[in-house]
Amino acid sequence: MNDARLEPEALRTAMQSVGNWAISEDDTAISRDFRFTDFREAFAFMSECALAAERLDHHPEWSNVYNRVGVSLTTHSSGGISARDIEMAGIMDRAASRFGI
Ligand SMILES: C[C@H](O)[C@H](O)[C@H]1CNC2=NC(N)=NC(=O)C2=N1
Repeated sequence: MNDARLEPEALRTAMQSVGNWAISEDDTAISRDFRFTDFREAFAFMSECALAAERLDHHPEWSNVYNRVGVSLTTHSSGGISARDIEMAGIMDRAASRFGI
């Protein structure tokens, strides 16, 4: 997986493959807020994503309050958004979809 920062054109294209993620104002991260039914579902989602993050060696910056999980993804080595962030975003989208989100 290429950790290079995606150029604006490539980033725009890549963003079409993920749902509901926003690019930060400084173009260094993508973020999404997930809202589940309750804490049990939010934590099940986080557990699944944590294992996927380990496998991918790409870890979300995230926070959880009850049924909400806020996620930010960036690639530190490139100081921006890479294909690895897009891949992790897709994994998280698919995990959330199993909870009807
Ligand atoms: C050494 C190790 O591969 C790096 O520190 C990885 C670990 N997980 C990571 N996660 C994320 N989100 N961005 C990174 O740049 C990153 N780097």
